Amino acid sequence: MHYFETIAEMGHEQVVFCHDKASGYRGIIAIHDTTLGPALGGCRFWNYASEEAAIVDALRLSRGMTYKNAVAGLNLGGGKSVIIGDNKTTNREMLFRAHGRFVDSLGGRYVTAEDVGTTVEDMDFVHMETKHVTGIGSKSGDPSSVTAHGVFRAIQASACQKWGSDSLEGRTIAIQGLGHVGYYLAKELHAAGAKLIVTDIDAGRIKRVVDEMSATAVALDEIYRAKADIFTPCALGGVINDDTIPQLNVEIVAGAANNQLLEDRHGDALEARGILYAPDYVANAGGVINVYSELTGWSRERSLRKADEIYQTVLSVFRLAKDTGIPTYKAADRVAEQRIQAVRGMIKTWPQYPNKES
Ligand SMILES: NC(=O)c1ccc[n+]([C@@H]2O[C@H](COP(=O)([O-])OP(=O)(O)OC[C@H]3O[C@@H](n4cnc5c(N)ncnc54)[C@H](O)[C@@H]3O)[C@@H](O)[C@H]2O)c1
Repeated sequence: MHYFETIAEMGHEQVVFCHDKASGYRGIIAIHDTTLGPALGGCRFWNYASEEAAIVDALRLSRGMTYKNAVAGLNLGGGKSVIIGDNKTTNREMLFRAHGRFVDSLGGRYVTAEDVGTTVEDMDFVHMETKHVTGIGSKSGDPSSVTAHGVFRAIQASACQKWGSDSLEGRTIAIQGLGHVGYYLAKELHAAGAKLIVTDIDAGRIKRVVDEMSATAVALDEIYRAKADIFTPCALGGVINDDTIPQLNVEIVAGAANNQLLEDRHGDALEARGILYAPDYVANAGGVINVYSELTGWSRERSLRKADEIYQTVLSVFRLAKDTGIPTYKAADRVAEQRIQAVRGMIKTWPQYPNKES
């Protein structure tokens, strides 16, 4: 792998290799773009098959965060870190304190958070060494209701685009996954007059939604072919694929799950079938909005107001897709790039610039 060529092509600013002998910590911190603000992104703890796999993951995930944070309208750039090793280890304090020290050495250019293989308790260890961490025990708490509200707004915007009205009264919505986000979302959709078809691997979660919201439960595989207006993935990634697309019996796909398209070409395949796709990272931006609220001290009301804006963002993605003849998943990237370009091009005038102390 040619590292400088790769990061130049992908647009990264900085990649830091970190090693702490005492704890055995081996980490990579990738800062993709800080045009909008400090690079925020979680810390993934994983037993990578090779060092190259770890680097590629850090590069890919950090770039994804630039887009996600930009489209959410936040003053945040994109970054991500990975720790190489067995994430089941019980020897965590020194590992995560080492991570915290390396994060701190970047002076706030990168802000770390929980991700696959890491926990709130791990972030508490990181916090012993740096203030540049979010998702610690005492702060913003469960982001799911804010995420769910943003997805609800994305669904309304999709309805508006498809049917000329954002009313969900009488619409049928098939929800896959009734966990943290899926449950709150089901409540909002039910309150808006939608009929729900649901599934989950957890029978208790299904029962709660059936009892509370008169939802119809279906078997795991049946959710893809359920006759509904909207399919809402709230469980796993990769659920829009060669196998599921021909089964879909809906006009819209909009949900909370990350990485819903198994590959980009599946976004094109949805388009070819006339199914409108609300890009996942635009729809589920409430999660990162909640993290930002922790950094800035926003109230819950302010976070929900920001999540409300996802409605307009989704509509602007659809508009750009239509105007330029590209699929919606590509248009979402363009909207993010346009915002970064606009901020980069902002005219800086005295007395705000340059720094008067310089
Ligand atoms: N929590 C957030 O704020 C947030 C933010 C952004 C994105 N997301 C994404 O949204 C999705 C849901 O997040 P969550 O926090 O609700 O997770 P969760 O773990 O609380 O819920 C996931 C639910 O999906 C169910 N499930 C698992 N496999 C399934 C299957 N094969 N079929 C049907 N159901 C299945 C689980 O039993 C669980 O109830 C994830 O993809 C997550 O990455 C969440």
